[in-house]
Amino acid sequence: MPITRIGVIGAGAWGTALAKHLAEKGLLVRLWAYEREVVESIRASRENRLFLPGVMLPRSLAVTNILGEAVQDCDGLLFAVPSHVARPVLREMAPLLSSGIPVISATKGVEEDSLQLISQIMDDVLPRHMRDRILVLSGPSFAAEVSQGQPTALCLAGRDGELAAAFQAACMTSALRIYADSDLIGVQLGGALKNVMALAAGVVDGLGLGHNTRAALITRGLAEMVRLGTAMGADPRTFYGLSGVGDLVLTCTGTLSRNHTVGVRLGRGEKLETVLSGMQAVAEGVRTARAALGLARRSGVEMPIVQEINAVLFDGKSCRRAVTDLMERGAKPEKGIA
Ligand SMILES: NC(=O)c1ccc[n+]([C@@H]2O[C@H](COP(=O)([O-])OP(=O)(O)OC[C@H]3O[C@@H](n4cnc5c(N)ncnc54)[C@H](O)[C@@H]3O)[C@@H](O)[C@H]2O)c1
Ligand SMILES: O=P(O)(O)OC[C@H](O)CO
Repeated sequence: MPITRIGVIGAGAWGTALAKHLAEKGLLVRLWAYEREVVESIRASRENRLFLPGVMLPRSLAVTNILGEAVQDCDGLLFAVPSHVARPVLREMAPLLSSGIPVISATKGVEEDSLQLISQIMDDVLPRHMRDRILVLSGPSFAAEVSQGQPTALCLAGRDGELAAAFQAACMTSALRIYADSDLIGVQLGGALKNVMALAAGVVDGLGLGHNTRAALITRGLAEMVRLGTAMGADPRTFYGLSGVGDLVLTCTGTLSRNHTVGVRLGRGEKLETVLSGMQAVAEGVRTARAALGLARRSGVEMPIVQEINAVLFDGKSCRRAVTDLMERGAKPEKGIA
């Protein structure tokens, strides 16, 4: 199946970086932006000044505000809008889609009210026969670095192995290596939960705690991710791959992470509302923290770090108290349930 035309839905930093990558590979790419200002900025200066400033976009990359134009005559769609607007955008897209068009989610999050992953929202909203045409792309990837052509590795999961292999080949270059997978749930959970752990790692850094503390946080954070994932039917091995450990390490240690940055500012004593009010970009971990706690309760799984970061974010708990409470929990075996 030749893949030559791609629609990219969402012109935030990630959608724009992916669109640039694919256009530079020679694919015909149409990028849909929600804001008129983004379309005007790209048309006038080949730059997405709002969400990916300083990155020149190829002339071949077309941009539009009209969803119908972006999805028309495409061999596949890359979906990269933040999770909290995924459902309304998918609802608007659904009647415009040609039968059987593959849709790849590059969004990392869990819907707060329904506790659904993006592929599950797609299952709900898109026509039934498209179930096997849904794929997810995840892994350690700061948009800014992908747009600079820094070597990056991702994973692409889908129920249909042949389809995943076709998109793997279509999107790979010497700068972007993609591994195929079939664990839709595990790949999405890794990408969503690591944002919550990145907030917590940022808090640790903002409090001025040391390398020991951050390493403990990352490792025990991974244990929580594996526990919830296993309870939800994911393959635990997925969490040791790019979409799990890979993205967890990147986001918990990389200063480019928006989630980590939010955590640092909380750890330094700023209020969540103040931090978020000054941000144009999304830090998915804030909403996902609540959703992760909901999933943990529903699955009967203990997630102490998730619980403490929720208390810091939404109940006014002090960051220091949260760390102390995590440290003073009862003695546990390392491979036990919590
Ligand atoms: N930025 C990255 O490095 C990166 C890398 C991998 C994955 N992701 C994931 O990609 C997804 C998108 O993040 P991003 O970084 O591209 O976004 P961003 O934070 O750069 O920009 C915000 C986006 O939200 C869109 N938006 C706001 N309100 C909207 C609405 N009502 N309807 C539709 N769109 C609306 C904006 O148009 C813009 O595309 C997130 O789930 C994120 O976790 C981001
Ligand atoms: O900047 P963040 O924290 O949203 O992280 C971006 C990507 O998800 C990293 O893989």
